Amino acid sequence: MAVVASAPGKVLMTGGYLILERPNAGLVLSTNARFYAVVKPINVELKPESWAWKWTDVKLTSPQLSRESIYKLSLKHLTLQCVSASDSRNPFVEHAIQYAIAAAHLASHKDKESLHKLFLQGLDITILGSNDFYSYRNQIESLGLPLTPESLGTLAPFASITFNSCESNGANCKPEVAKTGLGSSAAMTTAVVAALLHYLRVVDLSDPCKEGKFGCSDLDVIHMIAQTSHCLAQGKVGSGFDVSCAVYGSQRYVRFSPEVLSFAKVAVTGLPLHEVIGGILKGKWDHERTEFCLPPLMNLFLGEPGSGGSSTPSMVGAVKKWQMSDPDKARENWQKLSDANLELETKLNSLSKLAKEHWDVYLGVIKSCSVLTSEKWVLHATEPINEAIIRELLGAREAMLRIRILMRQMGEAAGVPIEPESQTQLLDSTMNAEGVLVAGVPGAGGFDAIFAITLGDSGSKLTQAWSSHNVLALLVKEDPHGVCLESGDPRTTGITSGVSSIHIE
Ligand SMILES: Nc1ncnc2c1ncn2[C@@H]1O[C@H](COP(=O)(O)OP(=O)(O)O)[C@@H](O)[C@H]1O
Ligand SMILES: C[C@@](O)(CCOP(=O)(O)OP(=O)(O)O)CC(=O)O
Repeated sequence: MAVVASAPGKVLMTGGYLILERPNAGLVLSTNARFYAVVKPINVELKPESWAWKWTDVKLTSPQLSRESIYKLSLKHLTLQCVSASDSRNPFVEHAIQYAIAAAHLASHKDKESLHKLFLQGLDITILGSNDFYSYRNQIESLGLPLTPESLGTLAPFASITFNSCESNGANCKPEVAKTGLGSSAAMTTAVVAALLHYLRVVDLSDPCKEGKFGCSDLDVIHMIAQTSHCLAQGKVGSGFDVSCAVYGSQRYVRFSPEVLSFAKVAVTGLPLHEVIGGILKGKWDHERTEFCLPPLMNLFLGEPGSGGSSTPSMVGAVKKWQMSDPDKARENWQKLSDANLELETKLNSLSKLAKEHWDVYLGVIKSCSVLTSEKWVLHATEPINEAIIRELLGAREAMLRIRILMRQMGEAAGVPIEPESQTQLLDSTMNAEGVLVAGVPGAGGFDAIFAITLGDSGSKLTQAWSSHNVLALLVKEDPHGVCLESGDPRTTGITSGVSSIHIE
């Protein structure tokens, strides 16, 4: 009877900041870190008098934050009112609930009665994020365990989350909870929207690519509603790469024009939400999404340096201020960054193509290079195809080094730590390790976990090296799957970060 949906966390490899402006593109990888939403009725049996009720209950539980909030849902206006203490509010989930309910109302014109019955039963929503979204460094250290992925693996799934201390919020750009930077809010919003829409029979998550009730695919409906809820909860229009990745998985993304959400802003002036959502669903969503994933035999690794993460909005604010104050320099930096981002993308796509056309040679080259530092890779450029593959590998490294220099310059000019000195040292030593193709700060940069792309089996050596430098390698891997329907509550079905979900696209 319970509906469980999950959505993945992301790593933005290229395109940080630039992706905020069309037509700049970003490469985003989805991961096996997933956020789960469990939706079930509060009361299965309906009392006869319930048909006269004006309000119903919505219960939201977040076990990892030890939070429970109770809301009253007006059955006439379909608005939500929180009756719990204000410190337990979750604006992302509140918007997700309101907009999913409004969409259900809009979709149910022929069968309002069954929807009404589902509402009368009350909505019991539980949200759970994989441990990979949060930093467990303190717990591991206090347990006296080594800083290794194996130690992370011994933690109970969906463990309690550490809050950053109050003094560290704001001034040091630290977020509320100690996060790793995988985009918990986007994955959480998407999972809640998807689970609710499926529970309320607006979409069919068992076949989400099919055209549904609104004349587009159910995945597109989930995307539009999750994106709208996420923007309204954040109070700003970000690029949306994180929500797009949570819905569709790994991709090359170009943002939507922010005007598409102007309808949602009308919500503030009191238009009924189902009319707002009707406008959103008919809007001109012009984002571009192209297939992208890592070339074969390449693996994503994330290393948490232990500084509690960074708050993206304050970093974005500083970069925007710099763009206004020094437009010429900013434009020059962005042009070069855009070229370097494109160069890395081209090299990775070319490696995927070479792998497809010359699999045996590709396999041999990657295996050989995986045990060598990059300056020795040319030793294997003995035949034309080997040489072509190695040229592309080295080209990808050069593009990444250029991206890093330009991102550092942007940070210095804007006065924010996009690639702070401590991360530079870590990234340099990572890129100089055997079998490492590239390494960088994902997304907005700062003190979130760094990423590395490794060749073949070289990852375990890298994680050992990180561990000896006090860097905790996470259990996260690339997993191209977007939002999906789960078979049950992840706490009982035993889903952990090591187990990936059903493939939907
Ligand atoms: N498991 C969870 N349960 C409830 N709320 C959560 C959970 N994980 C994250 N959150 C909330 O989601 C928000 C995360 O948003 P944000 O700081 O923008 O991080 P991110 O970059 O990961 O999206 C925070 O308000 C946080 O309290
Ligand atoms: C600056 C950005 O372009 C990228 C931010 O990417 P992150 O991956 O750093 O985001 P968080 O989830 O907040 O950690 C802003 C945007 O695209 O919205």
